[in-house]
Amino acid sequence: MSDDRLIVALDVPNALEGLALAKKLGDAVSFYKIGLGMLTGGGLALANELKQEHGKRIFLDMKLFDIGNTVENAVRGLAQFDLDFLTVHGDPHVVRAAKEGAAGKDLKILAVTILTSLNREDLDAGLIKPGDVRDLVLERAARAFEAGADGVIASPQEAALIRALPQAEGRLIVTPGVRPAGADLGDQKRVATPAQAVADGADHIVVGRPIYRAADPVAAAEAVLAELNSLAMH
Ligand SMILES: O=C(O)c1cc(=O)[nH]c(=O)n1[C@@H]1O[C@H](COP(=O)(O)O)[C@@H](O)[C@H]1O
Repeated sequence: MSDDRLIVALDVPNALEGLALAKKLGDAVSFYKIGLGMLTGGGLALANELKQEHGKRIFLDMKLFDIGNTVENAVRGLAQFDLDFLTVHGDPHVVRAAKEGAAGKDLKILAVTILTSLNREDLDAGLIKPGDVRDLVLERAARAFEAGADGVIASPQEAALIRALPQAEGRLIVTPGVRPAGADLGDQKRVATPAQAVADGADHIVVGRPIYRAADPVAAAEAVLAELNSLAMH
């Protein structure tokens, strides 16, 4: 049985490559993320095909951020596709507008707190207010939940803190920035292992390069799933 706690990021350039990878991963993986890198390469068509013909769940990662009216219209359009998750930035006006746009649809709006590739130095460069990154993530998560977000995106390093928020009751925590022990970090800065992320309260983990760049992506995905399952048995 496939385990939808693992979401594989299909960060390959186009739908053809994405479909080939998904076919190779077969029954091992049941949830895929399609993002900005594939937008011009047939990403929405692939989302449709994976959903309708292969029965996969779909996370469309658009990280929308704009004035409320524009976000609402964009989400209303995207909600016509058969998607499971959609990302927006976690600012309350964006989350509220996205929820309006998704009204009546079975589409979960996930709010990005602070990108997992950023550390305090990067936040200083972006003029983000001082303070510990974890505290800022926690504040953004609380505000996003209060604005109606169905879930948040954060690093696994913040998952336990978010899970303990009263506002997180019944909401999703989805963590990218996941690296099996010893794997190359790439541009990720706030990371943890798959087992740690789930032990700390993540409902889903997003894994890209450690799987799609592996010499054997099927074995890499199975190793992540085995790590999650070994946790369940403890
Ligand atoms: O929204 C996301 O999915 C996301 C948020 C975030 O804070 N960090 C982050 O890495 N992501 C996405 O998660 C995926 C992580 O990919 P890898 O670093 O290759 O495992 C990429 O597709 C990112 O765009």
